[in-house]
Amino acid sequence: MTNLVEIRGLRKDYGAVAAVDHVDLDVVGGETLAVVGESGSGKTTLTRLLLRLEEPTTGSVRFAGEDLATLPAARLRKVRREMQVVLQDPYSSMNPRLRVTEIVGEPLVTHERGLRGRGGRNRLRARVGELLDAVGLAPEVQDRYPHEFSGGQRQRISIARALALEPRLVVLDEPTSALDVSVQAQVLDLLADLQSRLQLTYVFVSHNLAVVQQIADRVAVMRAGKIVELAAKRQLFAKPEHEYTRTLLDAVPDPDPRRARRWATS
Ligand SMILES: Nc1ncnc2c1ncn2[C@@H]1O[C@H](COP(=O)(O)OP(=O)(O)OP(=O)(O)O)[C@@H](O)[C@H]1O
Repeated sequence: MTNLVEIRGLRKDYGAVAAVDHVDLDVVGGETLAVVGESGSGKTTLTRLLLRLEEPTTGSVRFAGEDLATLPAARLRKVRREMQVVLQDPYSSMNPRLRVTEIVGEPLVTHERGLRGRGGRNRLRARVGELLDAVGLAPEVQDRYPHEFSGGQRQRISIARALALEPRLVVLDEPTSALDVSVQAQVLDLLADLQSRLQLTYVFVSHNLAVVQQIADRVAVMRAGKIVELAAKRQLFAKPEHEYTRTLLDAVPDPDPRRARRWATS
């Protein structure tokens, strides 16, 4: 198992606030690393630093062995293709006037000249059709607009778009938090299926420990910008070391002790 991401001494200050504070973290290729913590603990900032959407105040992020801070622009563009993100509310990031072909195909058109213009249209539709099929949507939905879909279907569309450039890493920031529980389970199943088929690495940000329990291999617990605990999922749920982790686990809105035992043993 090799590390796809290596984060060292990472810090991000916003004024007097250290949103991320001396974080060291590895993401192993092929794993799902969950990042949990209460609101404002720095989860999103950490992932934005990882994706190089923000510049760190200090510290480094290496992706596939390369330090993102020192990469020449052309190489950074290439590496960026390998890191994609899926957010909680895909609707807000979809142009309501674009059809699904344009939404899912946009990264392809940006990066591949051959898919532009009239000549590229059929090839683009074929590629988008394959991506939609991979996320469980019929290729025919290409001509529809975002408002014609349910929340779960829209999340599938944004997953298809994230996969368009064949990334190695997908950052999922609360990807199922806006969905009903049954739809949430279907999307989590889809993500697990895609991960094994496409050998994806996931960084999964969530405040929902039931979701983390279902999908994570390892869990990093953040508090006030720091990682206070990092452990294999089973170990973390069975035997949390840090008091803050215990507080988070205690806050799970499910008083049934059998459920707690299931978490510990599954
Ligand atoms: N662009 C910014 N400018 C100023 N402060 C920021 C900015 N982004 C984040 N912060 C601050 O950094 C801290 C961490 O925020 P962050 O959004 O990373 O936390 P989070 O754990 O993702 O929270 P949530 O679960 O609510 O999304 C917070 O105190 C937040 O107010």
